[in-house]
Parts: sequence; structure tokens; C-alpha cells
Amino acid sequence: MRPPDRSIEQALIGWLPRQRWFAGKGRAITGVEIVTGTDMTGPAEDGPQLRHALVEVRQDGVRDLYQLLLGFRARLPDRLRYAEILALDGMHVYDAAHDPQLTAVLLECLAEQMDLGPLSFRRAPGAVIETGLVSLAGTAEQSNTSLVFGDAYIYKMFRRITPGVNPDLELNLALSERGCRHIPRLYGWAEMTVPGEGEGGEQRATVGMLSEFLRTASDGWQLATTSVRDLYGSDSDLPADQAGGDFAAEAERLGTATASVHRDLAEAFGVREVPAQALRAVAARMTEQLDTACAEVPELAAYAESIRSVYKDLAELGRPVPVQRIHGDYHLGQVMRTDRGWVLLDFEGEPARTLAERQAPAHPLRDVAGMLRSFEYAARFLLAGHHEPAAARGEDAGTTGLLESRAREWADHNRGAFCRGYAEGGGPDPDAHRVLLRAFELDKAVYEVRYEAHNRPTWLHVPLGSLPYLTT
Ligand SMILES: Nc1ncnc2c1ncn2[C@@H]1O[C@H](COP(=O)(O)OP(=O)(O)O)[C@@H](O)[C@H]1O
Ligand SMILES: O=P(O)(O)O[C@H]1O[C@H](CO)[C@@H](O[C@H]2O[C@H](CO)[C@@H](O)[C@H](O)[C@H]2O)[C@H](O)[C@H]1O
Repeated sequence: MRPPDRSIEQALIGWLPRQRWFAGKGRAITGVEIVTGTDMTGPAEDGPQLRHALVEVRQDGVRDLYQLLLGFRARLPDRLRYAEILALDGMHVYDAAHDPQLTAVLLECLAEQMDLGPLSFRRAPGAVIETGLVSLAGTAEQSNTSLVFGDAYIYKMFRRITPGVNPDLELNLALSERGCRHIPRLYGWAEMTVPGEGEGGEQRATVGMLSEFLRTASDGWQLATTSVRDLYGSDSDLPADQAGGDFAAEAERLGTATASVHRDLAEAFGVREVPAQALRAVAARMTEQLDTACAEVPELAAYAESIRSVYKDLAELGRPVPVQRIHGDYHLGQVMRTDRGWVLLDFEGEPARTLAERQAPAHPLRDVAGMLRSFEYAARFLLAGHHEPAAARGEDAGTTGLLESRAREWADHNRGAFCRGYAEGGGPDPDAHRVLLRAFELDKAVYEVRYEAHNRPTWLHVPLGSLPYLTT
């Protein structure tokens, strides 16, 4: 007999905060309710059973929806022990995302375009989906759970569910329709009916996306940081382009691929102009973010005046600027180099923003700024501890100065290459839009200061350490 929902809900209060993808960490959970439960396997005497669950989690008066795959087994094999949520009356309830015997059902549902209660599974136009592949749940630090099926597909199971079409699916669908070669091939998606705003309101929401698994790809962050290590380890007289492992040619091609995706997005969703006077509101929002960040991270205050003056330049730009759909959370961890060039992933936008904010059109140089910040991160993150006085680390000041200057050299060299590739690919030339680019880079750096303070305090020195450069 399966435990009653009440017992599962109770167990989830302790289990959810331990999950990497749970967005409400650090806030007390005041209630969990299984809003919909959908059996995805038939009743089996002995075998495991799969139930899809949408749960509402209440914290500080805020209600969030999360998607779970619940597995039920009378005997839990040791290999699934770590995924257990509850054991009651001889039945184990566990996170079935880790059970390939059950996740295989997802591929079947997608291949057959099944409708199961509130859930609908759909194939992308022209796609054929092979079933019977074994899945492995990704171990990456992620906001969602990804299941790799064989070496053919990756199913992204969105964890926090927001009513509406997820921008990742929305943009991937539009880019696929345009034949864009800088995204993984889209095979299908899953959606469901979820409670919406207002009394009795219901809406559809995207809950999963099946894409081509890029099995031979290398991730941009790994490639870039390998190049940085080569430079740190090389003879100090060798310039960045001769130190081995030079990343600049890749950075340039990445710039060109970015411009190509921006062009496809502009054609698919259109471009509109933001009048010059509206830039005051944009600058005011950036200033608000800065004030909040300064209150949380006092070290930022030393740069506040210089940052404000850049935002003032933006407010007074005096000309309209074009805006369009963009990636929205663009960094080296979101791009992969494949045998067909750079491929862009995860068009969801910054995880902490609302759906409306993530769907809002923006200037494409915001993405360029995001990637330039990422180059800065790649160059600086190995300087861990180098924000402390050299003597405290038993080093002389010369070593610190040398590493700092090598970091600057790597970042400048690759920034230049990326911007060149972006302009050559038809994007707005970053060099010709310095006010916009500087404001976007600083806005991102301020976001990162808060992000690191909340999520990875040992990385806080990375965005803080680049502020002297960005503010001069
Ligand atoms: N199509 C793909 N092929 C290969 N690996 C992928 C693919 N999509 C995602 N990944 C891997 O999974 C990681 C997380 O994917 P992402 O879409 O960014 O998920 P999340 O929204 O949870 O952060 C990526 O950084 C990449 O390493
Ligand atoms: O990938 P996510 O959508 O979860 O994005 C969030 O986490 C990122 C870190 O994983 C964070 O990115 C920051 O760190 C990266 C190196 O780990 C660096 O390349 C990025 O430039 C930097 O912003 C991202 O900001 C955050 O939204």
C-alpha cells in the first residue's frame, strides 16, 4: 500500500531543502501540499511504480510550485537508497528521477505524444524519438534536473514550475523553426495544467524539454579556464597568444555565433525601440539594485559613486535603443563547443527573476556584457585568496601583482576577440556602444556580488576584484 499523501507531504518538508534545485533554501517551509498526483505506470504487484506530483510549497506567505517524480517500491535497492524520501508500512517513496527503470516511461510518453490527466507530452515537428534508452540523472550543480538518455537525448525536468511557456522552450522552438545551428536539436516537451492566478484560474506550464545530447561537446567554462591555467603556468615573458592553450580564436567564433543567434531571435520575435527618456527608468532600476547590493555587501560601497556615474551616463544617452529577446543569463557555463561550432544552452534567463522579467526584451549587448563578465570570472577565479594581503599568504607582493596582471591580460585579449567576432557576425559593435556596455557590465557585476554573497561567499572576491577595472 502506498503511503497517504499526507505522510509524503510531511516528509517533503525535510527533504526539499536538501535538494540542490530547491530555490527556497534558508526560509522555513510552513506547508507542502500535493496539488496533483498522476500515475504514470499501471498498478503492479511487485514492480516499481511512478507517480508524477506537482507540489505547492509555502514559505513566508509565498507559494511556489515544484515538480517531482515519485517512485514507489516495496524493496529499495541500495543504489537508490540516497534518493529515498520516506519509508512507511513496508513501502519506500523516493525521487524517481534517479531510477532508470521508471524514467524510461518519460521517453515513451514523449514518443507517443501521450496525454495523462493534466500532463501532455509532445514531439517537436518532424522529430522521431527512440525509446528503451537508459537514463542517468546529471550531477551538475543545477537549478533543474537533467536526465541523459543513452547518449542520444537530455531531458530537462524543470523543478520550480511557473505558469506559462518556459522561455527555454519558447526560444528553442523559435530558433529551431529558423534552422538555427547554434542550439541542440529539440525533440519534444512536456506541459501540464497548473493552478493559476485568481479563483479557479488554471494555466498551462512547461514542465520538461527533450533535446539532443551533445555527447562530444566541451563546456565553455572548462575550455576557458584551461587556457587561463596555461597562461598562469607559462613563462611570464610570453604574451597570452603564445602561452599555449590560447582561447582567443574560440572566443571570436563564440562572438560570431552569439550574433547569429541574436539575429535569429530578432527575426523570430521582432525588435522595438525604447525611447531615449525611458533609459532614465532603466538607469533608476540599476541604481536601486546597486543600493540593495550595497546594503547587503558593504565592500561594494567604495565603488558606488563611480558606478552611479556610469548609470547617469546611460540615463542621459539621449537616443533611443533597440531591444529584442535575448538569452538573458549568458555565461561560459551556458555554451558548448561542438564539431558544428558553438552551441548555446539554457535560455531561461536569470533564475531569480520573474517570468515577465525574463521574457522582457532587452538590448543584445546585455548578453555580450554577460559573456565578458564570464571571461573576467575565468581569468580571476584562480586568484582565490589573492584579495588578501600578499604577506598574509606568505607571498611577496610581486607574485600577486604578476598574477593580477596576467589575469587582466587574458581577460582583455579574449574580450577583444569575442567583441570582434560579435561585430563581424553582424551584432552591434561593442566598441561603438561603450556607455551601454559599461552600464550592462556593471549591472551584471552588481548582480554577481549579491549572487556570490548569497550562494558562494568564497567566490565574492571574483566580482569585487574586477570592480577597480570596471570603474576606471
Ligand atoms: N544538450 C546538451 N548536451 C550536453 N550537455 C548538456 C546539454 N544541455 C545541458 N547540458 C549540460 O547540463 C548542464 C546544465 O544545463 P542547463 O540547461 O544549464 O540546466 P539548468 O537550467 O538546470 O542550469 C550544462 O551546463 C551542460 O553541462
Ligand atoms: O547557470 P545559472 O542559470 O544557475 O546562473 C547562476 O549561476 C551561475 C554560476 O553557476 C552564475 O554565474 C557566475 O559564475 C560563473 C562561473 O561559475 C561565471 O561564468 C558567470 O559569468 C557568473 O555570472 C550566474 O550569474 C547565476 O545567474
